[in-house]
Order: sequence, then C-alpha cells, then structure tokens
Amino acid sequence: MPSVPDVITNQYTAFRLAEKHFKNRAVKNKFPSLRKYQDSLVDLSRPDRQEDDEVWKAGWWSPDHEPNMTSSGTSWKPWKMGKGKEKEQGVRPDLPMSDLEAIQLEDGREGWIVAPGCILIPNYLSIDDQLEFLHSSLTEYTLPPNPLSLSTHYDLPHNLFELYSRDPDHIVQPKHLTTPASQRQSNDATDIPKSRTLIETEPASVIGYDEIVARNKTWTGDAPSEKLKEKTVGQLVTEMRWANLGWVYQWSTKSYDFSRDEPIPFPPRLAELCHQVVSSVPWHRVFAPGDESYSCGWENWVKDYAPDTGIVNFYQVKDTLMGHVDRSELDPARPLVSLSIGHSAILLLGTASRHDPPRPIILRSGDCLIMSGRGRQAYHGVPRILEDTLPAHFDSQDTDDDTMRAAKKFISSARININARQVFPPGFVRPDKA
Ligand SMILES: O=C(O)CCC(=O)C(=O)O
Ligand SMILES: [Fe+2]
Repeated sequence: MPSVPDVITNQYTAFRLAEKHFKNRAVKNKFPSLRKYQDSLVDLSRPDRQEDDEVWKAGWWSPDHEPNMTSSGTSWKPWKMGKGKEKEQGVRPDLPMSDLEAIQLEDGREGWIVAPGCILIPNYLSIDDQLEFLHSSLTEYTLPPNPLSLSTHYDLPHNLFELYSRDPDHIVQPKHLTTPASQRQSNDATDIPKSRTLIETEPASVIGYDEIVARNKTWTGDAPSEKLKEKTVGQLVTEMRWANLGWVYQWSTKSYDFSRDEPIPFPPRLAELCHQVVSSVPWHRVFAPGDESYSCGWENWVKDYAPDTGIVNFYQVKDTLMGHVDRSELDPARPLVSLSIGHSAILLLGTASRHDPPRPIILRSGDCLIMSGRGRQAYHGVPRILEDTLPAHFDSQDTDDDTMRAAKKFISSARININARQVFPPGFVRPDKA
C-alpha cells in the first residue's frame, strides 16, 4: 500500500509541487527554506558576501530542520524562527549553476541562458533606472486611458496615484453605486478576482488574427461587481494588481482588443529600453543551428523589436501569480522583456509541460529576463515574493518629492514587474483594416 505522502504527491504535477513549497505559509514566522531547491536554484545577482545579501539576512536560507533532543535520543523537527533564533540563518550555500551558459551582450554586459530561449541579465537596471521605473510605473503607467485591474469596478479618479501621495483617505465609490443600473451590464461574477484570472484557452497565436477579431465581436466587457463597498484611495492602490500598456489585453477572453485602429501609445522610454536590451543579445548564440527554435525569425529582432503592449504587475508581498504561459501574441516567438523592481521574488520557470520540474529563479530588483523562441511556451509563475528583501536604495530620502516618497512607501511592501511584449510582428497587415 502506498504511503500517504505518495498518494498526495501523485495528485500534483511537478510544477504544482514546487508552487506549493514556495507558497506555504502554514508555519508562522517560518519561510519555506530555499535549501530544498539549492541544487537547481538560480540567483545571479546575489552579492558575493552573505552579510550583504537581503535574501540571506531575511532568513530565506534558514535550515529546514533542527535537532530535537529528548531522553531517548535526537530526532529532527522542522526548523522554526523563534525568539533569539533570528540570527540562525545558516550558512548560505554556493549554488552550482554550472549548467548555465554565459553570453556577452553587445553593450559589454553578461547574460545567462537559464532555459531554452530565456536569458537572464542580472542587475540590468541601475539604481537610478530602478527608481525611475518605480516612479513611472505608479505615476505614469496608471494614468488613463491605460486600464487598471480596478477600472471595471471603481470610478477611479484620473490621478489615482497622485491622490494616494496627497490624500490616501480620499473615498472612491464602486461603479455599481455611481452608474445607473440601466447603463450597467448584468454580472454573474460576484466579486473582483483576488488574482489575475487565468483561463485555459487555445493560444491566440494558433487561432490567428481573424478568429480573435470574430470572437471579440461578441464580448461586451466585464461588468462591475455589485457587492463592492466604497474604499479609500490608499486601500485601492494596495489592491491594484496590474496596469495595461499599449494594446489592451482582455483577461476574460485571453486575447487583445483589436477593435481600435491603434494601440494606446506605449511609453517611449520603456520601448527604447526594451529595444536596446533585445538588440544587445547575440541571438545566434541563443539559437544554434539544430535548435528547435532556430527558424523562429530571431535574425530580425535586433532591428525590428518594438514592444506594443505590456502588463505592469503590482504584487503586495502576500500576492502570487499562478503558473501560466503567455501566448496571446501573434508571433509566438518574439521576445517578452520582463523587468523586476522592489522586493525579490521566486520565479518558477518550467517547460511546455507542467509535469517537468521547474527551475526556481530569484528575480531581484534590477534584473531583466527575456523569454523568446520556445521559451515563450514555458510555464512560469511567481509563487512567492520574498518578504523583507527590499534593497536599501528604496529607503526614503529628504530630497524625495511627494510622489517619490509615496512610490517608496508603496514598494516597501511590494514588488513591481514590467512585462513588455510585441503583439504585431512588423509588416503584419490587419486584414479587416487594410
Ligand atoms: O512577475 C513576474 O516576474 C512574471 C510576470 C508574468 O509572468 C506575466 O506578467 O505574465
Ligand atoms: Fe507570464
């Protein structure tokens, strides 16, 4: 008869098991140790000395178990952070990472191939860049007409974040109280989803542009929830999960809204940075002849990569993003550029099958991950934001203005991920607009 753990283990895919390990909050004051995954863990921008490493200092390398001395001998029990034990972080182990291939970027930096088609560039953003993108993510990317996760349900002030910095107690009403019932759609959903809604559908890149346009014709938008109460701007900003840039992604149909002729203008500074990083990659090193993705069109990216859509993810430290594949863009191989700001996080990077064990990667503030080629088919998710790992450069300074002070207050309990993509390959002519 199988033991109980086997029965449980068999119910979950390898991806799900790793997610469960990192999501675990069952033991109070105890982080799930990184030790369980130390043979495969990738942490490219960690400081040389453990004493300088926020992840180690916060206790993420705590021992898994500790001796339990009794009269009948010693057994082992799960290690728990406790009074006077805060310093017992254990010694941070070396990470093998010997299977990773380093590539020299055009601009002299070093990137690492962490999975087929996936390149991690540690510390890509300077401290000034991180502060600039923190500020833009909150003050600029949240401005209308960019949709926010909350826009369906609340009558948001146009200057939401500026108001957060000045008057966080300002009250905002839910739409169901401010819009006459006749102007609202009926709604089956009873509440705002607590996380990004991820539904399994065919990838849009397989169904193609015409099919997306046809499907979207019947979609009338998500209806505001009727259960919500008024909230303060302070509450709403911490509940905000995403802002959409460029082409508008519809979470419920898992496709872009192509009813407009043009996307909402994509932030130029972000577009420039994404183009620059994609142009600096020696793609011939990433896709060798014989590689499954060798014919995915990488030869053109150096000249013509131009993001036209993006999601800015806002994570409070308790938030997670479940395993998924991003495949709604028309070219399924073009690079996705992902920038991390604020607290460190665990990214699980798998393969096209949830049954393969994913590789945990620590994404730290300033890291840039590019997913391309068959790396675009890989399951990935963020099961944990690493509490207490905010780098010191996000501490407030006397010289900060009001919005920077508010942005730093926001990031003191959060992580931001900017995720840029290109929906339309250059030269694509939309049949219905031609
Ligand atoms: O937060 C991250 O690092 C990943 C976000 C992501 O996978 C997405 O937005 O699709
Ligand atoms: Fe993703």
